[in-house]
Amino acid sequence: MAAPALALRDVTFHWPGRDTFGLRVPDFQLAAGESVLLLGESGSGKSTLLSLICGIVTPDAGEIQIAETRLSGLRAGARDRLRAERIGVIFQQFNLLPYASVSDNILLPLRFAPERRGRSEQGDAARLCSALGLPDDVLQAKAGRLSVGQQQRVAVARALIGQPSLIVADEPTSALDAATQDGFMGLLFDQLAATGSSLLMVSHDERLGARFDRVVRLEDILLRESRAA
Ligand SMILES: Nc1ncnc2c1ncn2[C@@H]1O[C@H](COP(=O)(O)OP(=O)(O)OP(=O)(O)O)[C@@H](O)[C@H]1O
Repeated sequence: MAAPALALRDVTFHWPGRDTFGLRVPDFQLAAGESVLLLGESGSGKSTLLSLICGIVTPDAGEIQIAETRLSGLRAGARDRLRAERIGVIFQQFNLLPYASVSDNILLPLRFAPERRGRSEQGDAARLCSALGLPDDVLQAKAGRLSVGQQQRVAVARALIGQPSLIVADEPTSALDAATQDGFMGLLFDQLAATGSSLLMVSHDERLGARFDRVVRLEDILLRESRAA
């Protein structure tokens, strides 16, 4: 059987110096090709969990596995390379380089990921932009000059380029109205169907749930710990 795209086992984490908030995830898995919407209130720890999954912060204990690779066995540099190779991240604020072109923004993760670069072909950035409904001449435009909705699509193209096995998205629709949100989700799922990538999206918006294979409430996978002094 294929390894899950993502697995967390007995993971615990506290922000250093902050004893009042901590997470414990006994067991959570995302199957290869599966899409999961993780719902949670503001401040419940969604972004913290994504930072753990992406290897940006390390757990106090427990194991996080991306496909067959365990993060705990890796040094910081190797974790960064694994993230670049295997995970396409769509940040809440998109995190585009505003003075760089759309093309450079989309191709950026490939610089740090030779395998992912090897899977992408000349013209993929243009194909993704077109599939995501961006104008034909967008590639040379400065990312900071685009509308919020367009920047969001560029952020999705950057996450999808080179077909990483796991896409992690942090409330990417929070700045959109309902109609634009629906169009955006349709485009994202069309692209996922084409690449076979798994998707873990966190949000507080239950209306997004219909498109996903599974909707999970954060409180159902996570035991929140409070170590108030
Ligand atoms: N870098 C950090 N250093 C210390 N504490 C942090 C840090 N980032 C988040 N926290 C704390 O962790 C807790 C959970 O925050 P987190 O951002 O993970 O929640 P969230 O569910 O993503 O919230 P939102 O929906 O508002 O984005 C909060 O109490 C927050 O103050």
